[in-house]
Amino acid sequence: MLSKDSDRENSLKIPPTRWYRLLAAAGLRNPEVHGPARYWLQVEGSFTQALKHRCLESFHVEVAREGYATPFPEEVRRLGLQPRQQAWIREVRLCGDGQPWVLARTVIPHQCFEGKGRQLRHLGNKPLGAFLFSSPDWSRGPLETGLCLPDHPLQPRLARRSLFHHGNNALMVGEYLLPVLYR
Ligand SMILES: C=C(O[C@@H]1C=C(C(=O)O)C=CC1O)C(=O)O
Repeated sequence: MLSKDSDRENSLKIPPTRWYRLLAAAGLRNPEVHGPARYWLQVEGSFTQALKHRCLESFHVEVAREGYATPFPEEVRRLGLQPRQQAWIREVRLCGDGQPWVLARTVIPHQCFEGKGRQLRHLGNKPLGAFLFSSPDWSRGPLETGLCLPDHPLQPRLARRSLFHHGNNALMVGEYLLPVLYR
């Protein structure tokens, strides 16, 4: 029998995900995107702020891992990186009222660390959104919708992602909704 601990650990893994430029196109594959999760898939502005509004008591960011690693081939293509180029990868859990609601994965090519961008390497438990949305240098591209392929019932099934641009540089933020957020 699976223990509670291994259930929790499994639910906190980011599953492989297929990305769609349009929510409607993802909806043809999985109508769940039009259900209660839709608000979270489309909310504009800072996701951290939107989650904070939903909290009754507290919000915090838990860093799962952070450091240089090789992005997935699909991320390499989307960001236009060189094959096998390493990037700074930050994976966190966005937690509301003491439990994980969203898993986030951000791919930051090293060029983004120029100038004020060097702060991106030292975020720790401070939300990335606080930096991106308070800095006029960064602008967000369109939101994409992700359909995940979970191998555990508590893993994310739906996700969103977007690029944030600063001049010719871009980083990519993916947010994977845990079912507990919208069920
Ligand atoms: C991009 C944002 O930042 C949030 C915080 C993150 C982090 O600290 O790593 C990652 C994704 C987020 O949703 C946001 O608030 O919109």
